[in-house]
This record gives sequence, structure tokens and C-alpha cells, in this order.
Amino acid sequence: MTYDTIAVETQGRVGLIRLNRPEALNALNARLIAELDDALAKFESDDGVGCVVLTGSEKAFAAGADIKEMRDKGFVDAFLDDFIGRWDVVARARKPIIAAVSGFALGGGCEIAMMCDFILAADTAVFGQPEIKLGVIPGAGGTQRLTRAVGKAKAMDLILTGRMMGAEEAERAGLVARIVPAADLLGEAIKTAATIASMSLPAVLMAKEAVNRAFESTLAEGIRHERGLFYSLFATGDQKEGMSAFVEKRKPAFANR
Ligand SMILES: CC(C)=CC(=O)SCCNC(=O)CCNC(=O)[C@H](O)C(C)(C)COP(=O)(O)OP(=O)(O)OC[C@H]1O[C@@H](n2cnc3c(N)ncnc32)[C@H](O)[C@@H]1OP(=O)(O)O
Repeated sequence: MTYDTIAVETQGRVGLIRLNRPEALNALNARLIAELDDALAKFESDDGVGCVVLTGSEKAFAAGADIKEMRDKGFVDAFLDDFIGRWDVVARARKPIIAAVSGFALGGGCEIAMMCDFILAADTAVFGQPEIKLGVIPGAGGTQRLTRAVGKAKAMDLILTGRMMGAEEAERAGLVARIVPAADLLGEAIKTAATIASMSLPAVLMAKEAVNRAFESTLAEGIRHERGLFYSLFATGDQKEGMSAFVEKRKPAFANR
């Protein structure tokens, strides 16, 4: 597939996807989502990639679903086509994805960022779910993921008023893992992704799976799941390598097996 609306590259073991529709502030249209789906699927099946960074431009991570594309849809078109269902590709990825957010992350842009495993924000980042101003509500998980991230009070405030919040408020609220100066954002995201990609891939995938289970299960079930994954890692060579490297005071060389 040739990419018109995203740019894709690898840097070492890091897969980098840049949303690239500057004329529309990276508004998420069907073409962009299809390309994102394709690029993520390739990184998922590429043994040389251990972590992915998803980013936009300095001005916008993404200003939401493409309003011009959505405006004329009727209920039956939207329901039968289930166009938002295709966005789940980001949430379904097994490899970790870091959202590197600069500028606007609004509506579907905020929702895509929240589907990633964590958000690194530039000090210029602005988050919001302004769908209410368009006569609709968030449709790509915003009412659920934002509420889990920031709690009911702030989620209601943001979703019912459609107001935007800056990076500092987003970090205080727990939406954002870390804020970095805008000029350093991509470098820091790639460095963080490279660190993750240097770990044992089975351990990374299981860590991601275990953390995500915390949102879908009781504490007791989550802990049982974690324990099973933890013991299963003792079947990997990487567990022997990681622990031997510690004892022998050297850097581990993981084989991802
Ligand atoms: C996922 C689901 C279910 C829903 C959604 O995501 S609904 C969309 C939610 N997002 C929004 O409502 C944000 C819409 N955009 C804005 O409010 C503004 O563009 C802004 C505040 C992000 C930036 O304002 P600014 O004045 O700096 O820039 P503009 O002139 O407004 O935009 C530049 C250029 O981009 C087009 N644009 C921006 N956002 C979208 C969008 N979401 N869909 C389609 N096109 C978008 C904007 O129309 C303009 O292009 P033109 O000059 O050609 O009209």
C-alpha cells in the first residue's frame, strides 16, 4: 500500500508513524485510518520492531475525525459501515504504542492517543472531546477511556462542555505520562520507545497485557492473570539471560525467545 496521509519509517527497533494531513490538521478520514491499519499490521508482524511511536505535526496530533467526511452520513450508513470500528486497530495492537502529542489532540485525535499505551505530551499539547459542540458525543471510546484516565468529574467537565485542556492539566489529571518541551518531543518518544524495544519482547507484551487487564477485571482476577503470565516467563530464555546478566554484572542480550 502506498501511503498518502501518513509517513512511516523505522529507527533501529522503533517503528515510527507520523500522521500527515497538514491541510486538515491530521483530521482522521477513512484513507488515513486504512493506512494506519496497514502500517500497524506491518509493524506487528515485523520481528525487528519492538515498540511503535505514533505522532502528528507540531500544530496537531489530530484534530479529530474528519467532519467534512462525516457530515452527510445517515444513521444506516454509519451503523452498517461501522467506520469507527476500524479505528480499534490501535487499541488491538499487541506491541506497545507511544502517542507523542504536540498541538491539538481533539475528539478522535484524543481518542486515538488514549488507545495508545501512554501519552508523551509536548508542552504545547491541547486535549479535548469537543464532539458535543457538533451535536454528537465521542464515538471512538472517549467517554470510556477518558473517564478511566481522569475520573468522572473531569471527564464530565470536558465531554459536556467540549472545553480543551492543556498539557499541564492533562498531566495532573493522569491522562499524560510526561510533558517534554515541544522541540524534544519526538526525540524523547523515540528514546523511550528504544528503551522498551531493548527489553525482552515476550515480557513487554505480557506486561502490556497485564496492565490492560486491570481495566477489564476485578483485582483478584487481574492478580491471578498477572501471576500466570509472570510464571510463564520462566519458560523463556530471556528470563535466564536477564537474571544471569544481573548476577554477572553485564548488560542482558535478549533473544526475544
Ligand atoms: C471520532 C468522532 C466520533 C468524532 C470526532 O472526532 S468529531 C471532531 C472533533 N474535533 C473537532 O471538533 C475539532 C475541529 N477543529 C477545530 O475546532 C479547529 O480546526 C482547531 C481548534 C483544531 C484549530 O483551529 P485553527 O483556526 O487553528 O485551524 P482551522 O482553520 O480551523 O483548521 C485548519 C484546516 O483544518 C480543517 N480541520 C480542522 N479540524 C478538522 C476536522 N476535525 N475535520 C475536518 N477538517 C478539519 C479546517 O476545516 C481547515 O481547513 P479548511 O480551511 O480547508 O476548511
